[in-house]
Amino acid sequence: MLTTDICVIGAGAGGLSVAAGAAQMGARVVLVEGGEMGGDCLNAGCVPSKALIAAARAAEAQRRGFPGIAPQDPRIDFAAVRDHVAAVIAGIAPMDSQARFEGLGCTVIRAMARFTSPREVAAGGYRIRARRFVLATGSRPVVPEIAGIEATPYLTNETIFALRDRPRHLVILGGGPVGIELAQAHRRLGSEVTVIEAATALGREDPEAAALVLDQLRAEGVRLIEGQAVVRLAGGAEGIEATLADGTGVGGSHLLLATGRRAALEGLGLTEAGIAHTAQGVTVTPGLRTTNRRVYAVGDVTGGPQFTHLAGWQAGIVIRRIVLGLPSRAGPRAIPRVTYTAPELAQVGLTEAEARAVHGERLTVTRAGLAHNDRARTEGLGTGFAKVMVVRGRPVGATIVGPQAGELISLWSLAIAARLKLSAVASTVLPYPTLGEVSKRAAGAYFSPRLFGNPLLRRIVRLIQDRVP
Ligand SMILES: Cc1cc2nc3c(=O)[nH]c(=O)nc-3n(C[C@H](O)[C@H](O)[C@H](O)COP(=O)(O)OP(=O)(O)OC[C@H]3O[C@@H](n4cnc5c(N)ncnc54)[C@H](O)[C@@H]3O)c2cc1C
Ligand SMILES: NC(=O)c1ccc[n+]([C@@H]2O[C@H](COP(=O)([O-])OP(=O)(O)OC[C@H]3O[C@@H](n4cnc5c(N)ncnc54)[C@H](O)[C@@H]3O)[C@@H](O)[C@H]2O)c1
Repeated sequence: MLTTDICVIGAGAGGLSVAAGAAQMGARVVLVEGGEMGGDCLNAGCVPSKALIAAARAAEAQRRGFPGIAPQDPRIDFAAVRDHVAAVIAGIAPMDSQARFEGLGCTVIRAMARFTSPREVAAGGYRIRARRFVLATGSRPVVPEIAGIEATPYLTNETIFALRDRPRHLVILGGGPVGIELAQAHRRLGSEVTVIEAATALGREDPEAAALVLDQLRAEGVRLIEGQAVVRLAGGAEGIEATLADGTGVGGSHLLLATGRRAALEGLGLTEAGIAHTAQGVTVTPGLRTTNRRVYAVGDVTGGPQFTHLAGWQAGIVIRRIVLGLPSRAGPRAIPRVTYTAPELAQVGLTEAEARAVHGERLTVTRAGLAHNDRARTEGLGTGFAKVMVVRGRPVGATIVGPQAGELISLWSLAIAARLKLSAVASTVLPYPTLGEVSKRAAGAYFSPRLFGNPLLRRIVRLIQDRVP
């Protein structure tokens, strides 16, 4: 029997942040992890996907060349790319390791946890009683119910990064961020790629920005089928065959399921613990408390948007509440999201359509294109734009599509979270020449109609000028 202040279940992005913060502030922490330390983001999500995308970008740069630099077909050693992915994970792993967390003072148990009562958890032969529990068990890939799927070999994000042989033809079900990022990466690394999306690819994103990304994927040779459900799957060692609703067959060598992710709730004994939940996730209050007042939840298991930075931010809320005893609520904040394609697509706050639905006539959309950005020109980059949704002089959302959009969105995350006025961005001095100037230009475009061609201002300027000796 272990008794402790806090028992954290799941050592991924959310759980590790809670455990590290709580232990370093002096709380006694038991951390229970049933799989790999670091969870999905480190082992099967953000880190391997971005490492693969970096290799794909290097291959594409060779393929394209540069004015004066001859393009060439990249010679791709897929197994070595896979080694790079593994090396990046190994490089980050010590930060998330059992040894580091034991060094911080946590008791780490490597086993699956299960509530046996509202105040007790069993894991690996231990019984753990804690003042507070934090559920951070993340999410698992959804396996859609399609006829024949049980007899068809398939990959998910949990297995695809282990492939050492390049898939000859990767068929991807699902055109969300997982499907689209991995489609472009594999295409650039030399695979044939077909994406089958039942609805609209990147359907949560601003359609104009998503179109730029999807056009680029098509231009690079990704076959994109939208608005078509797969009704039957078949396959064996030689490959797979998907049959679409209209009867068309799509064949490939490998199948990747990227059809969404669902909260990992199985085997947790939630009912025994009095923790209400739906298939989407654990039910939580704005302060992230479950229906069992001893138990909090953070990250993907709460059924909200699935991002590492959101899990980390929620961890901060829970630490304030259960370690420091301070009130804190996970109220509406500007949570950014980025799809790491080329071009990147970044969003924070409301999209244009969302802002119009909420604010109607009060909304002004201001924008600037990368075509007029000098740094984009010197780099040979050009497509993309920033658009900012403005209500009463303050930004309520920003969409950026283009190179490094994921870096550029930070300014708008700050502006929206701190409720800055748009004039604060327009009057900030930014270094020249940088891609970031696109944000300032978009902010400036909001004011230029008020300054340039304004008849009242023109009359005032005339009066001033006529008085100047
Ligand atoms: C391919 C891919 C790419 C992604 N890229 C990005 C990105 O670029 N940026 C971004 O912000 N997000 C990205 N995400 C999402 C991100 O990975 C998740 O939002 C994040 O990992 C959620 O953290 P978490 O702590 O909730 O869960 P996880 O990190 O999944 O951690 C949960 C942990 O709990 C453990 N666990 C589960 N059940 C039990 C149990 N009963 N007992 C003990 N332990 C248990 C699991 O083994 C796991 O280690 C990506 C996801 C995928 C799949
Ligand atoms: N860059 C990032 O931040 C990043 C990258 C990858 C994943 N993630 C996170 O991981 C989560 C999961 O990503 P995802 O792309 O797997 O899920 P998703 O829910 O975002 O997208 C899944 C897509 O699959 C489609 N779909 C569902 N069933 C289908 C079927 N049977 N056939 C064809 N299409 C089908 C849906 O219409 C949807 O467009 C996301 O919510 C995201 O937050 C984030």
